Amino acid sequence: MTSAPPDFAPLRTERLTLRPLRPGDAAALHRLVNDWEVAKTLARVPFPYPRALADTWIASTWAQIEAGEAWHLAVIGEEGGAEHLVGCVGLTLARARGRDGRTAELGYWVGRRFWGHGVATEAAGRLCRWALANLDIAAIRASALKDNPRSQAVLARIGLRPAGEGVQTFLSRGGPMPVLLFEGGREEITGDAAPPPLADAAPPPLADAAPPPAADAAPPPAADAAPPSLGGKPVLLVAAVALVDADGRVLLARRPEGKPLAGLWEFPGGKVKPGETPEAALIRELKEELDIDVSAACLGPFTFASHTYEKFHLLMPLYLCRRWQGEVRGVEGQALAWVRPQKLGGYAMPPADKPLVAMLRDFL
Ligand SMILES: Nc1nc2c([nH]c(=O)n2[C@@H]2O[C@H](COP(=O)(O)OP(=O)(O)OP(=O)(O)O)[C@@H](O)[C@H]2O)c(=O)[nH]1
Repeated sequence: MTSAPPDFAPLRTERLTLRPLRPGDAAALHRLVNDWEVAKTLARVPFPYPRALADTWIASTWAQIEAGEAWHLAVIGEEGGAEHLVGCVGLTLARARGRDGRTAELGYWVGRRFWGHGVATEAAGRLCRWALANLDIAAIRASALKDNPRSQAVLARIGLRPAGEGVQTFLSRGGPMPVLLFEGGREEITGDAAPPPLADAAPPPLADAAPPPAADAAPPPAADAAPPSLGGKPVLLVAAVALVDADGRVLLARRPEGKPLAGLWEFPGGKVKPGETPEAALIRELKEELDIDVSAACLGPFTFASHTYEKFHLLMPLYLCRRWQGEVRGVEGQALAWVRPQKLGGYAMPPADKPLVAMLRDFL
């Protein structure tokens, strides 16, 4: 059994901290969960709840975090300058329960005296967003007793949608109980079905500002010309690159929590700012995101993505680059992966990238 606390950086929200449970939480955990009003809503909690079970449970959560199977965390609040346990929130990978699919199961409870303050929504929503950004999952599932409308409302507020009905064994109730099932993917939970362009991301000009007109230049656009749009949507110009190492592996970066489409893997790059060329944008982004220096001469145009998202049309030139200076590192804490071209399909990527992956596989 694990004896050191697991390596897990606490997740914070406006009012709460989510961190691994500690042995010192056992007494408070027991006090809060050994309450019929709480226990009766939980499938895997017996009632009465033996005090010793709190210690065993806390130790088991450490082992599960270390094994990458489940993340059951203490929800900690602050009152009068002192920290105290408010409840628990947890996610278990479906495969840890012997089921298929890239899903995780959400569970939570909140001590009775903290009810009615939105604690469950705040804590469970935070854990779900973290999980979608950091685990290899595409959806989160949960269930709530049919007679527990509060919990159903929490799940709906997080973004989970009704997904049918079922029956589950409740230890506390001593038998099977009818439950409502809920499910949500990245789009519902993080609310980024379509990442909106930034407010300042007016479609940028492709070339340097205002070059002198050549004799055969097309007439300049009228001052009131509408900004470029495709299919009635604003164009978002993004430059991206497939960095290829000496072993022929391609670098993917994981979109960090807080960004639209968090958790998906993508080619490094970013929006082309007004007045920038795509190459200049990439040189800037690669320095900012990966701390490497690249010269424009080493950026070979490869292909491009043209994809309509809900709110904009993405035009994304993809370059190939085999030479850079410096050691690649995720400056923004983003996960990185060097991936063999044949394995690229195993990574969840934005929809615009699908054709690019196929082309890279053929080419490399
Ligand atoms: N870098 C990159 N962006 C991609 C890829 N595929 C794809 O659809 N995109 C989309 O292109 C847009 C890039 O915007 P971004 O938010 O990463 O740009 P940025 O680095 O300038 O971000 P920032 O505005 O947070 O500084 C996003 O909407 C993203 O979803 C890809 O492979 N690489």
